[in-house]
Amino acid sequence: MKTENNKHINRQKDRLLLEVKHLSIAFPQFLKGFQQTQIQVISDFEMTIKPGEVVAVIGASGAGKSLLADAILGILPKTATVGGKINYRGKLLSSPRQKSLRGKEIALIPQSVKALNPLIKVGKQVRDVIPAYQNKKELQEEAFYKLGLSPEISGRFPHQLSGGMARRVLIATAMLSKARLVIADEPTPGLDECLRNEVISDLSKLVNDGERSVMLITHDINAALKIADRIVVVKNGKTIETAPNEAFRKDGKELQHAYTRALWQALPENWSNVRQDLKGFKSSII
Ligand SMILES: Nc1ncnc2c1ncn2[C@@H]1O[C@H](COP(=O)(O)OP(=O)(O)OP(=O)(O)O)[C@@H](O)[C@H]1O
Ligand code: NI
Repeated sequence: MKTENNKHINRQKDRLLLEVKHLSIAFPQFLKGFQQTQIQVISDFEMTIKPGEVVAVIGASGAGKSLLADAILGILPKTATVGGKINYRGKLLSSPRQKSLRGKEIALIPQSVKALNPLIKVGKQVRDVIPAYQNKKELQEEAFYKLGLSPEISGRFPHQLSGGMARRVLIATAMLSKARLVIADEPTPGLDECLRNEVISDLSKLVNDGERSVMLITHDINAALKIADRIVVVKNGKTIETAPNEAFRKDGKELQHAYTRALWQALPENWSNVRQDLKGFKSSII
């Protein structure tokens, strides 16, 4: 009986929550006069997320990370031409489905904390995502406690919070929502290292029950490696490589793509590894 149950759980884990296949996005670009051309900002982008997984999407500014999030949520500008397909829980994520799942099963933690309503106290904003039949007050207080927000913060307005606190209020909202997929777009801008680590560890709390998956969009490889199971590396709108967390170690030899290795080796803490490696390389050719 037990093995049957385990098999069932394994099957659940193997199923994909999200599957992005050959995604392409282009925008019209106006040339001289009435001439117009398409500029391809994403092409042949691939990624998957399993239930309970944290997958980070890393890439330089302009690589197409936020557009990917917008494509999943169905909030791309009307001018965009989109190709490929996105499946969610095994079925095509069509635009009516995106509309009905957005903010419910699929939630975005936006880059800007301005997403909080400036006129409503934050505790109420968090309680508002909890269904009426549940004990809203208790759940909100519990989430604040888990995220290290002291109880009196719930009575404050957004402008009375620091950036880090406001970010945690947004995370509390995602934690209490019914979302199975939470997309966090650059959740740590402008935070010092200590706060950055806290916010990242808060994000990992979202998946603790194993039912929710997180897609973490960031420039910051170190932040990504703290919590992600897999890392999708994007360059110029293309998936360059999808690597397991464990591949990012020492000199990065296990990484497939030179671009990913260069990103990894560029981190100051890896300079000594790289130098070690170069020494070995030199001695092997001398
Ligand atoms: N509405 C639009 N019309 C035309 N081009 C766009 C539009 N939105 C985004 N782009 C272009 O698409 C590319 C990818 O943008 P995107 O915002 O996804 O990058 P990003 O990886 O999220 O960057 P950042 O890390 O700076 O947030 C950029 O070159 C951008 O100029
Ligand atoms: Ni972005």
